[in-house]
Amino acid sequence: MSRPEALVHSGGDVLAAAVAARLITAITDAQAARGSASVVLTGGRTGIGVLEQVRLSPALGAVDWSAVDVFWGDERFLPDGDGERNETQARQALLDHVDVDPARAHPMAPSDGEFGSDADAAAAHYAELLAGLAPEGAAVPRFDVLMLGVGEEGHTASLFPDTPYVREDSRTVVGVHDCPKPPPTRISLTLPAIGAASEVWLMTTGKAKAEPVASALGGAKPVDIPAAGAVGRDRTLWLLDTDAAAQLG
Ligand SMILES: O=C1O[C@H](COP(=O)(O)O)[C@@H](O)[C@H](O)[C@H]1O
Repeated sequence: MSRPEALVHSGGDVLAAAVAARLITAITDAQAARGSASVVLTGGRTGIGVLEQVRLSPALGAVDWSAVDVFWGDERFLPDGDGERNETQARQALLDHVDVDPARAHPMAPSDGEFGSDADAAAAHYAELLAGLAPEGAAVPRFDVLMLGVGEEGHTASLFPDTPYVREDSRTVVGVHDCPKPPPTRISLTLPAIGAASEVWLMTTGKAKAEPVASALGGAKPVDIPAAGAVGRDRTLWLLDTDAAAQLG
């Protein structure tokens, strides 16, 4: 388990471009070492902004996109193609513009897919998929980079404060119900699954995030500020703009 580090950028645009450069480097490093890379995407304004910056980067072509395994940390449980789905936004921002192998992109199920409106069944299926791609003895694949956003109340992925989902300690993926932020039904990796990643990057901007950021980095309990419980095995980076970092000591 790594100790969280905060890196502060001057504004949201600089942050998105800097994280995009960091992501391209992390993927190319993993591909140089092992021939492939494994990345977990997030939704939210900052996360999607980073993917747009990857698409616009002059270094886009440094990545062999056909050798990247793509997963999602959470999903808004909505019909396929809905503009509010994290998958739809990630495809529009980046994935539709590069030659990702469709067999290596692993979106969480939509609410009109094979599990219909049963988010718990869709979550159980995603957990099986992850287990099937995991190294022996592990429950999830070896994620090189797992990116997350942070909500105003401290949620990360779709794990909200004081819920059974943030307390989950055995399942790797859960159906999430009655979320305070719309839509009310979601699918999310749990903290144990997030903690299996090599690097966890929490990315956020704006004054509204200053309080949860300071609480998380100040040692809040994950049950109160779920983002505080998102810790990578080798590295945990909090990638912030000056507004989001404003209450750090
Ligand atoms: O709903 C969600 O929100 C969070 C944070 O989003 P932001 O727009 O405040 O950056 C995001 O991390 C999560 O993936 C998404 O489902």
